[in-house]
Amino acid sequence: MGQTAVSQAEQVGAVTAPPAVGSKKVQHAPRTDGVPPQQSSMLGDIVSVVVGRKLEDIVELKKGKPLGHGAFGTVWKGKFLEGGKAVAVKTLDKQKMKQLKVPDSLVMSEVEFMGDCKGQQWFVQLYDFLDTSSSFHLVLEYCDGGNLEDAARALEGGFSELRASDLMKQLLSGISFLHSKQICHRDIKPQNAMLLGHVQKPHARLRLGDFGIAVRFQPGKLLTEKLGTPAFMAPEMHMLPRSAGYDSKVDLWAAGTFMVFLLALEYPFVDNKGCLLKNDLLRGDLPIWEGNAFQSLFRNVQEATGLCRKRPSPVARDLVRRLLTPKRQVRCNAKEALQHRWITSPPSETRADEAQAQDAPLLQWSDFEEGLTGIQREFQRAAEEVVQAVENIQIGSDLEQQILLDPKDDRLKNCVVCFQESGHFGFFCKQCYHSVCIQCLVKLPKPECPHCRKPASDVAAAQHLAKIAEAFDAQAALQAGSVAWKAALEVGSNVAENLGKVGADAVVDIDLGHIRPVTEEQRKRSSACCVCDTPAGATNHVCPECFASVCFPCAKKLKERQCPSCGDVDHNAEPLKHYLAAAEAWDAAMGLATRAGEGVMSALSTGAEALTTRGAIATSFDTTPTDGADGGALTSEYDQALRRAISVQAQLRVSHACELCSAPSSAFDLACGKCAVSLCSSCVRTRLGPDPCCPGCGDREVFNVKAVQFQRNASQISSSASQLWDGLLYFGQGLFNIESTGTEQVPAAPLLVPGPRHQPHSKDQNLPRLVIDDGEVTTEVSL
Ligand SMILES: Nc1ncnc2c1ncn2[C@@H]1O[C@H](COP(=O)(O)OP(=O)(O)OP(=O)(O)O)[C@@H](O)[C@H]1O
Repeated sequence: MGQTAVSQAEQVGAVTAPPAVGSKKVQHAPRTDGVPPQQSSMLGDIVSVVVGRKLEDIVELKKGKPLGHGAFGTVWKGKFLEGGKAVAVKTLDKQKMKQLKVPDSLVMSEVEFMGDCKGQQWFVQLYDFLDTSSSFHLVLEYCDGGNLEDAARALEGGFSELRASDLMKQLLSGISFLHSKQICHRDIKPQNAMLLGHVQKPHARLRLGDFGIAVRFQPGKLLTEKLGTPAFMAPEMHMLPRSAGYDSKVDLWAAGTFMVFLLALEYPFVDNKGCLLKNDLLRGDLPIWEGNAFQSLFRNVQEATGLCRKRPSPVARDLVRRLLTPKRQVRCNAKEALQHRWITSPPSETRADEAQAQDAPLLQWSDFEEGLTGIQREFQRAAEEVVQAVENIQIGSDLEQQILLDPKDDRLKNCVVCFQESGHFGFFCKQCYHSVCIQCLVKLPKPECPHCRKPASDVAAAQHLAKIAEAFDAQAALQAGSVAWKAALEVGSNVAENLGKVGADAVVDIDLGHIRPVTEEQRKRSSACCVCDTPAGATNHVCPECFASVCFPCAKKLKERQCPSCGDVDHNAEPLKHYLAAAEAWDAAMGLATRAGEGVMSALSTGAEALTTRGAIATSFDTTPTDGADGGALTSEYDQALRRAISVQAQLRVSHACELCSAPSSAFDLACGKCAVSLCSSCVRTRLGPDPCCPGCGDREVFNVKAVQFQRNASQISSSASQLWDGLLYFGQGLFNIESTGTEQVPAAPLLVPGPRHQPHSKDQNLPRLVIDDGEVTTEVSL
């Protein structure tokens, strides 16, 4: 790897994404002068891998010090046995790749992209590719100037603008070519720019390499995988999954960072110790668009990098500004950048305009202000949309990330902490795709992925729910689940039917149905809680033996899981267990939603009124319209029915991934009780026709119209809550108690302060506190 190496975890995160392009044939790079003739059979446009070839039959490697090391292997200098042309051989260790869970297909796609760039002067050329039992070998054009970062740092005094402009022109030409082929490189940085010739010589050629995370894109369609090297990532990439996505303009942002490096030999978002200014840049995963943070970031950067002293020309500043435009729609594209005056008529070596640039730092806050305000506005709009959506309980349908991973992928199957089976109800990191089982999840010291250390608000949320889930045995729940499941479905379908009417003052009418009192005596017994005598809600627990009813508050106080009236344990223990779990899960979900809603409400200055009236999902339930007569009871019935239904569903042990799209399973998947196939909410919405049945066994017990309807609503509710939670993170600045220590923002007591209306549940005391951590995730950058 090059010098500016992100932490191993981050690297792995960056390169372990699923290949963007599927199973295309492997294309090989062009044939160039000096390549031995017998290799020609392997250098066609599309070739099949020739089995049995050995590297030593083709290339003689130079012993001694390798040219460099990458994450999975080593780069050696060598020469073709025939023709003697110098080559660089990048050998990737299959064992190491396996350990780091990097699929072979990633190498294949890298080879394919290099094939697309054959004969193009802007790219490192691939001469040959060998796939042996232990390694992949990429026989590459040897770039005698090494990588640009190393070469630049070895220079005294850096580059003149003329030189920097020439190098940028070459880079931008390469990017322009890639984009014309609909390839987004996603890892543009000086380490991946190789040099032919000494960097200071005018004839030195820049060759872009390392297509490890390149992707083919469709114009107009946004990408949503968060990949790359953090210091070079564009805002819209950092913002994921909250941004709509990104396009090939991310390469232009990276080019802007690249240009700053050429002019100042520093990266704009890396401090003088080589650390990514994560607390500024990535605070809450969403850094830049917050005015103060960005302003101070620029001040720090300028101090750290001495940019003020560099005095770049105004025209250079102008191009940097156009490349580092936060709003991707406004950011210039590669062709436009190539037309920029700094590229077409670069300042002369004498820097005639130096004087003119006095006191003009390369990066100025005012340059960014407008773009950032735009982004802020976008967020504002998004937040308002969330609120609207919550009101209609219609949110979430398009917000789920589709992560296409093999369901058998170890990262999904096994907990990254204890290596045991992850189970269904754990945490799944969207950055590195590792999972954490419940047991380990609750023990995590920080709300961040234990593998790639990506801070994630949903770790905190997941921990909370995991604590509840931990309290009961999922396997036992599954076994005993069919009765409960049927009941839940019935409740769910009733709820679903009524959910749509809630906004229109409809009465929520829930009939549990599974235990029906038949005689007058039974009806009487079940009509009120046998402990407190409160009139029974529809979701009171009813003893199957004596039909005595018990409400949730009283059930919670029971010392043993038995009917408080007849003392029966056999028929009550299991249903009571589910009943209590359901209620707790509901409380937890509501607690989270309430907090999130209050976060949004307290923090958003504009739209506050709308938020106050609509508020969190919890609030919307609190204010569920009733028919006046038995309003309170109906609201409580409604709550309790949902509690029960959601909890039962959350306990189901489903397969690890959606049967149809392989997205990792979530608690809101529909799972078939017979064949254990599960469908994610997105596929339930879009792929089950009007007559749904299980895609695995065709059964209709779970997959039926009512269940699908319920599932939709449930997942929408869940999404709403999580959206609001996210809203809290981004807009609830005032809720974070953050102490400033120089460039480091360390949260002293990083907790969410409950709003005035929030009555914390007793369990809230044990909630993991939300830590906006300085996150070594991406900070271990050694220069
Ligand atoms: N074609 C080449 N000619 C000369 N040196 C090279 C060539 N390719 C790579 N190197 C040297 O080897 C180092 C490692 O290259 P490699 O592409 O494996 O690294 P990386 O990009 O840091 O790692 P990774 O591919 O794992 O992200 C480079 O930084 C460079 O110095």
